[in-house]
Amino acid sequence: MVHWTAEEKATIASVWQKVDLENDGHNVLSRLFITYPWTKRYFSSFGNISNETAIAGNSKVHAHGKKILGALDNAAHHLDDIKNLLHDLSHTHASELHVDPENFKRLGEVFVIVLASKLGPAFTPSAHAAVQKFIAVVVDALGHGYH
Ligand code: HEM
Repeated sequence: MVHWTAEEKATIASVWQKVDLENDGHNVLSRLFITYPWTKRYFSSFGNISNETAIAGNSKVHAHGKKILGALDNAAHHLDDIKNLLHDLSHTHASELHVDPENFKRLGEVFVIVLASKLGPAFTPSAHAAVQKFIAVVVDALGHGYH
């Protein structure tokens, strides 16, 4: 089981207060699509996501970005229970959506970059370290349904 220090918990809580599920979620999913274009293939039901302008104006990208951050929000509020919390979601991504789990790491990386560009100097090395650990735990939990 993952151990969280009191400092890490406090750091994640304070960073998380600054997260905007809708805007940041949209930024994360847009950047995922633009930086790693092959990730778009899973979202054929979203209509036009062929370029940056189309992605920016696509309401399904907005709604889904918020949904993803909603799951991260839940995880951030239950740090000691992330594996259980993401159990079903992991199975959905593995067995129904057939998402290559490497893409979870990419989404995590993009999330860290969105936070860093939003928070600037407030995204201190210790904030970065705590968020990176959080993402690693989430990625690991989402990978459980694959084996
Ligand atoms: C931190 C990583 C991720 C989280 C927390 C997450 C979360 C979610 C959530 C909450 C849903 C909705 C499930 C439902 O309605 O039951 C979902 C659906 C989905 N996810 Fe993920 N996801 C992540 C990464 C990814 C990645 C990297 C991909 C593909 C590159 C992906 C592809 C999909 C697809 C295709 C759906 C269904 C979309 C639809 O048609 O509505 N997910 N995800």
